[in-house]
Amino acid sequence: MLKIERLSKQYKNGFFALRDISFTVNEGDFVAILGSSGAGKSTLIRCINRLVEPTSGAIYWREENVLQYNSRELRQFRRQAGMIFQNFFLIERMSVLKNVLVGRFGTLPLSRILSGRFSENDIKEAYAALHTVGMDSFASRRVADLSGGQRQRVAIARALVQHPRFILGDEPVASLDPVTAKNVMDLLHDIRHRDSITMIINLHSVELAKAYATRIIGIAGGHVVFDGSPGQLNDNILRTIYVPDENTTEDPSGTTGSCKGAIVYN
Ligand SMILES: Nc1ncnc2c1ncn2[C@@H]1O[C@H](COP(=O)(O)OP(=O)(O)OP(=O)(O)O)[C@@H](O)[C@H]1O
Repeated sequence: MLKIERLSKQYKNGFFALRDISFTVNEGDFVAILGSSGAGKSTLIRCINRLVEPTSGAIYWREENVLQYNSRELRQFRRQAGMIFQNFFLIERMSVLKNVLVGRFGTLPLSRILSGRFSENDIKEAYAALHTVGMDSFASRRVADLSGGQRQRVAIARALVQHPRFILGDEPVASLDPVTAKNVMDLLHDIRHRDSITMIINLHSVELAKAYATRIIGIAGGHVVFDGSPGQLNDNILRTIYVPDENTTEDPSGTTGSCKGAIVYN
């Protein structure tokens, strides 16, 4: 459904964060992207929906090159690509329900959302998404009053309300405690099964990737160094993915990314 072909990203300072990345995502896959801090995972996820503009290569979605889309076509494509982030990107002072409605009106100005003019159907859809993530009873609460796990559920509902074909996750469980992280991963797993939504998710935890992914893509230094099933992920491959460099401090167990990521996000 999504074919990434020789994708590269060079940032303005000349640094190549991605080099010649190629892989295909099949409908229904749960793809976990693993790699050390700085490997290029976020850049890759954000290149897929062009939040970061790739430098070269192609991204094919249903035979069309996403990189050639005009702004209207790109907006339509983005509606099919729900996005969830480590830091949720919710509007703190607004209610849970309104935050979910932001997903419904992804392309409308914020003033329209703040004015609260929503159709009955939009509100019904938002409640249905909140029900899916187990947050319907929180609809009128302010996001500022929620825990991290609850916020990520709301963010997932905001993605679901746009009826995406796939969800891009940029380390969506990295700031959650292990139990909450597992609950959110369970939720993504259930949504994938129930609604046939393909998942492409950056993860720092090898254990979570092995437990939930149907496919793992390992990135090191902006290159794909592994593309296979969780069962194929042995210690040698993990050493290739989590290749130490002078800027990172490796976890000797090889089960998480480096310490640099935690520092960056704290
Ligand atoms: N705007 C930018 N300009 C220059 N370099 C950048 C920019 N954004 C990211 N980079 C660099 O590109 C590389 C890849 O960054 P990216 O955030 O994609 O890595 P990551 O694998 O997601 O890391 P982490 O796990 O720490 O989030 C890093 O070396 C980073 O410093």
